[in-house]
Amino acid sequence: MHHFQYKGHDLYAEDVAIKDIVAKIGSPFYVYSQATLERHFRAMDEAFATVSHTICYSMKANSNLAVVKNFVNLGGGVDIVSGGELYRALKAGASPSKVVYSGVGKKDDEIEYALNTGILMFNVESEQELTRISEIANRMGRKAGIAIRVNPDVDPQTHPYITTGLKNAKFGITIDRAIEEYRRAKGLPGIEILGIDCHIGSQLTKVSPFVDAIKKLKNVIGKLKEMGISLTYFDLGGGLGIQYNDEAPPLPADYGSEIIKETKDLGMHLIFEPGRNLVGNAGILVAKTLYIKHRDEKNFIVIDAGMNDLARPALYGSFHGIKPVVKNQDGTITADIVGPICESGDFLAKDREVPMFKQGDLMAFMSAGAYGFAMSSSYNSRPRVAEVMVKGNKFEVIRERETVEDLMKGEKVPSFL
Ligand SMILES: Cc1ncc(COP(=O)(O)O)c(C=O)c1O
Ligand SMILES: N[C@@H](CCCC[NH3+])C(=O)O
Repeated sequence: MHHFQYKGHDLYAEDVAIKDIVAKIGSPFYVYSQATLERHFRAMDEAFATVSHTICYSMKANSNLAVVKNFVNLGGGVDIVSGGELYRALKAGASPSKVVYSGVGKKDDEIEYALNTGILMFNVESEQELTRISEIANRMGRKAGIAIRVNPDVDPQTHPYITTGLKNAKFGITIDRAIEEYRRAKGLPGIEILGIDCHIGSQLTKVSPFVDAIKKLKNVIGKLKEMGISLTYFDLGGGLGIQYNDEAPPLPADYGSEIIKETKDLGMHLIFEPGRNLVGNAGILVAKTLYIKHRDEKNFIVIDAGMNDLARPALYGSFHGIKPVVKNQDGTITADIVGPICESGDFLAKDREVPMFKQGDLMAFMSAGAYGFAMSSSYNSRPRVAEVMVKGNKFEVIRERETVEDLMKGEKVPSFL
């Protein structure tokens, strides 16, 4: 059951017509379906129902409090990458005992904050970070639970910018160094070894790279056992892809059964850090047609949302389906869908055949719930757009549209000017 669908000519999110949201708050905005968020979380959770596990939502994909809270209510933990995300996670009611902290550049104050909060574990990404966490925890009289993020040198077969588990990527500790670092961790004050972690990339459309990574990590786990280091948690990161266009990623249930098959002999508690899979297809971006420009060889549809609102097409050349909010167009047009930003890279679609949008027509960019609002900026002094959540026939603004005053907060002209 799809929660963004047409009823007659009108596009709906659950039982709310998108045009009714526009009538109330204008455009552009992101809108998320609560039912879809819940269904996606449950699908992932149920895929691992037969084994001990925690789904730690990777909140970088969409850190809106309401979205995080929704997963927390369903029993989810959270994968964070900054002190800011930890703050938001706690505000959303996340239990610190279900928080894992990844990221290559954890700062001292962030480490202290996480230790004070009592998070489950740090996914340690470098030799120096391990030392730093030990020093800080020791000074604070705390124990830091850690997993080493092992970079298994596996090709996830996805976009190069979102490939993280190849040995030339900045992420994690290379697999040939991992054993040595565990040995060192064992002797460090303030450190409690809890697990092992990897995250090989994002938008994976096959299970085989995950299985390859598991096999490599199992080898490390076996060697650690021989050294008397036994681990409780196996964190496999996130990365399971979604359908944007014609991809056919595995269903969570199939991903789950393959992973359970590979890991069940370990008897470890599994942790997953899905981001995109939970939120990507639960959100759309709604925008309005401002102008249509016809050239000899090219058409442009200028809309009121730009690369600052949805950066993925400009950054990765990624595809988002486009649908009219009200189907009343005759025929189609092939055009670039562009925003108001002063950059040629400001496009949301290139040479795309779309309905013959007219001035004032509304359009929806599908599959925009992950890395959409979260990566938006205020470039060109464009306040960030509103976010809305729908549940059944109700909708609420879950983040107000920014104002220019919001953007200028803390900015000032110095006394010498
Ligand atoms: C460490 C870590 N965990 C989880 C994720 C979530 O990835 P995805 O949104 O592909 O599930 C990412 C981003 O790729 C990540 O870097
Ligand atoms: N921002 C990327 C995903 C990055 C994954 C973060 N580790 C995207 O929009 O596809």
